[in-house]
Amino acid sequence: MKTFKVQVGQVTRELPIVPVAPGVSVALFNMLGDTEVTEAAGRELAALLPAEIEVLVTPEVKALSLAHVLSRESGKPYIVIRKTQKPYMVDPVAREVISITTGKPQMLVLDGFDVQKIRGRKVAIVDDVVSSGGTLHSIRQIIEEVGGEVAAVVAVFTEGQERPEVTALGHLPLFK
Ligand SMILES: O=P(O)(O)OC[C@H]1O[C@H](OP(=O)(O)OP(=O)(O)O)[C@H](O)[C@@H]1O
Ligand SMILES: Nc1ncnc2[nH]cnc12
Repeated sequence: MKTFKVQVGQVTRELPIVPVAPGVSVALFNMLGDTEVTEAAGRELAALLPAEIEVLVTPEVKALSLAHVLSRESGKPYIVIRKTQKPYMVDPVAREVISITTGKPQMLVLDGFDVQKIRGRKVAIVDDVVSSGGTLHSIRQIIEEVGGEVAAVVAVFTEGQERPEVTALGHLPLFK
């Protein structure tokens, strides 16, 4: 299998290049279960987080452990946007999204219980990869709908096009 080498802090990984759509492959960055990469990425991104940030918002699932480390390192709380609506949620706020790696609609759902933790606050969106920007766009809409201000976007990698609005540790190409 072809791979693409990346560096996160002092840690290197050979990412497998896998197809995600007809004619499109990505270097798959999956931090789940990779403690070393998650810790390195969280520490590096915490050092780049603007001091004004009050709360972190992240989508489940691959970015979840990254948000945990970033929260621990920065001392800022984090909120998880879920991909399914649960019966225990109160007045959830939802948006549909299509990410490059999923290719079909998914839901992004903020539990109404978390709204007051975002309203009036300066928010950093945390993700592992920003690629098509679909996930980022929908999370931004949810945050703004509930009265939060997106003051930063941090990710381990951007992918495909350049994204000056995203503070990232590196960039991944798309493969044909
Ligand atoms: O910029 P985009 O094209 O929207 O892609 C970025 C999103 O895609 C991945 O999530 P994925 O849909 O693979 O979900 P998962 O983390 O639940 O596996 C990744 O974790 C980002 O959230
Ligand atoms: N290269 C990638 N690895 C993991 N998740 C992604 N989401 C979008 N691009 C991705």
